[in-house]
Amino acid sequence: MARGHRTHKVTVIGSGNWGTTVAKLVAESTREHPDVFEEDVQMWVYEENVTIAKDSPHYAAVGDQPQKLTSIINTCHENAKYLPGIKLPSNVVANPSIQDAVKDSSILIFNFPHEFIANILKQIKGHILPYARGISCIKGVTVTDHNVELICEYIGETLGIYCGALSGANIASEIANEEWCETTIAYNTPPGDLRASNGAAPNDNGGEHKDSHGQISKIKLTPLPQNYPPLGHEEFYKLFSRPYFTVSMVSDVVGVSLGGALKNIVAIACGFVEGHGWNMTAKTAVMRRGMLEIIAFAREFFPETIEEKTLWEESAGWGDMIVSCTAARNWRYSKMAVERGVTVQEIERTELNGQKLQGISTSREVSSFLRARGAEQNYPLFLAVDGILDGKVKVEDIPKLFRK
Ligand SMILES: NC(=O)C1=CN([C@@H]2O[C@H](COP(=O)(O)OP(=O)(O)OC[C@H]3O[C@@H](n4cnc5c(N)ncnc54)[C@H](O)[C@@H]3O)[C@@H](O)[C@H]2O)C=CC1
Ligand SMILES: O=C(CO)COP(=O)(O)O
Repeated sequence: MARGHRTHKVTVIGSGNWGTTVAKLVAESTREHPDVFEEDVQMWVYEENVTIAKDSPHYAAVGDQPQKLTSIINTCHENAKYLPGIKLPSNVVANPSIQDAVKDSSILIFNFPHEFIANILKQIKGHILPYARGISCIKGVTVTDHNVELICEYIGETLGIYCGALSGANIASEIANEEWCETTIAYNTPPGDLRASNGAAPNDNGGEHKDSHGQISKIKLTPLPQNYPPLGHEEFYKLFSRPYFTVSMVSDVVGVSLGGALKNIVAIACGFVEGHGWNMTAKTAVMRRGMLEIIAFAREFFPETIEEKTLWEESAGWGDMIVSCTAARNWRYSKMAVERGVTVQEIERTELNGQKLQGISTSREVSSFLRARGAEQNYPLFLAVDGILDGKVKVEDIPKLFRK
């Protein structure tokens, strides 16, 4: 296959638990595919001062004074705050300047808690390559009272680029330890991006593509220049797949994005019922009801595009639901909140060392959207989670919601 003389530079925007894990795995891949990718992977870090733990192997080198997190990552090759104990490849380069981190990168991987998205996009708009392409690993949706938008599309529309979505049954710490799991990447390759390999005209447009409502997207894509390798499923597979990380490439951005975002509300509900003292049968009922509400939501608000089979067959659907309701943070810490008789928000502040529970804000945003649209009746579980977070509904009242 003909190759251009440039290679794709990759930037991971975000450096939390999952952001750092994804930086690790893509940096392993860029080393293996120097014909497609630049070896060094930039990782934008929201800078903060971190004091290294006394039992850390880096304590002797770093000392007991607080140090910049970027400096710890670049000297110790470990994200001591968000992914302690995991050695990062030396080609992960932590960068506190977001504009510098995204400069000249043709692949942008968005990986941070969704509540920071507007501010982050504002900072990088105008500083990226016009032909950059994105993958969002963020689990959440962007809503106003009148509209619900997939995060990857919000990114694409704000920056004027195409952005796909990665989501699956993925617990960062397990993947960072190279325990096997699967994920799903939804990417609708802009047609022009594959032409680089077959010699089509360099000034061909980037290709029309449809948005998640089935309409021709308003984004006028800048074509990927001819001197880059093409960028489609094959290349993203190369970038993300590892022996311990099995990637399935699909085109259904709606199913992948909604599955990842909405299961966090269900995971919180599972934590609530388990914290209340109920066991697997109650949790299974919540998971099943939750999946029905996810499907109803997709059918109601994305009727033209949802491919329900993604939710049944892909890691981004039922797979993510199961792991999230049995092993992930939203489940674990909402269970802890009920057991301790405090709010989940309080637990997030005191127990998570800066990590975020996406289910809290997703529940808030989705419930407010459903109310504004007068669409509450099909989503009793989603609304109950919001009511419990607000202290207006009791966990033990959940079964009543489903009585005929
Ligand atoms: N951790 C996991 O196992 C998985 C997480 N995800 C998703 O990945 C996304 C990112 O999650 P994590 O990396 O786990 O994040 P996290 O919860 O570990 O991290 C918090 C991050 O937010 C940053 N931050 C704090 N204040 C900020 C501000 N004002 N502006 C910008 N950044 C700020 C922190 O520096 C830190 O990097 C989320 O949408 C999550 O649902 C998806 C799969 C697995
Ligand atoms: O998305 C995840 C599992 O697939 C991680 O979920 P938590 O953010 O609840 O840890």
